[in-house]
Amino acid sequence: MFPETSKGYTYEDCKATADWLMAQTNIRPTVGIVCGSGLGGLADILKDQVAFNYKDIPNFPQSTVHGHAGRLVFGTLKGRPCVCMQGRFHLYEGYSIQKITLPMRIFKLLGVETVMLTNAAGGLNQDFKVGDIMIIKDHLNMPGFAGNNPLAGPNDERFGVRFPCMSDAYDRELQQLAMDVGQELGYGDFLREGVYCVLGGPSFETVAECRMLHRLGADAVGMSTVYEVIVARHCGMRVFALSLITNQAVMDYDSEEKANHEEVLETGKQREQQVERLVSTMVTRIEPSQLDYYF
Ligand SMILES: O=P(O)(O)O[C@H]1O[C@H](CO)[C@@H](O)[C@H]1O
Ligand code: HPA
Repeated sequence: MFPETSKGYTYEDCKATADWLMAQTNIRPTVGIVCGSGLGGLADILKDQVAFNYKDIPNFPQSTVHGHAGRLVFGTLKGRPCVCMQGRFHLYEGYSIQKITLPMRIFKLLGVETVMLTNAAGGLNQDFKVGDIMIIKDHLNMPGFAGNNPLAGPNDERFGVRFPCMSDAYDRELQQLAMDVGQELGYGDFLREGVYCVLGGPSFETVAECRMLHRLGADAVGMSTVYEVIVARHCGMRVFALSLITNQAVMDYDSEEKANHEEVLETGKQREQQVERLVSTMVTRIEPSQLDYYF
């Protein structure tokens, strides 16, 4: 009933999954949230939850990474209907690039207008500290330079155009909203903005790689988000994304630091509440384009 094609998923496959979900809940989300490593607690801010394990959702991959629970949570935030991925998919888990981005198309078919993505990332900018929240203003898609793009393959115009623009990928109004909300919440000391660079992972970067990425204009490095952004923008959703700087990328051969996933999860735990408040306050200030939603 839900076949996987060699090129990924067809419009009909995505619609079948969205229809399946809509038959299980009458929450019609206008905001979609993605939790980064160690930030799964974000889903707990939703009220009136209806949650699905990924393994029960037709076509959905499974989360295999520690710190990514593997649940799709529907709920409301101060009355606003939302859907939240408690756990995302990464290329290094062995899934195709179409498969890891499938949830974005399902979000679209559920009626989502705004996607808010979070991730854990290593800080390359020497002014950044562990625990900083970086509002993403742009990205460097390193695997994309080698043709690894989620839109490669036949284009279905029902989702979007063959050659989508990416110079406006990160919504500027939402970046400003994040800055304003962050200031109001008293986060000014650890709120930054910058460029996120995606690599394939799962190995962390060498010293030479970190130095190179920094010189190329990256402020933070990670292994996710960019593919989701490309697919979300292709189908016309607004995008906001942030990185929690969970560790300093190692830029110096004399350093004793070693990047590791435990530190990533630990920093996530320490900053989770602030990330939650930032995202949830932003959500309550985003106006849906149609007001006739129900839940
Ligand atoms: O990007 P998220 O999913 O937050 O996870 C980040 O943390 C993991 C490494 O510790 C990698 O998966 C990296 O991409
Ligand atoms: N590098 C790549 N991905 C990451 C890092 C890092 O230092 N920290 C969290 N995710």
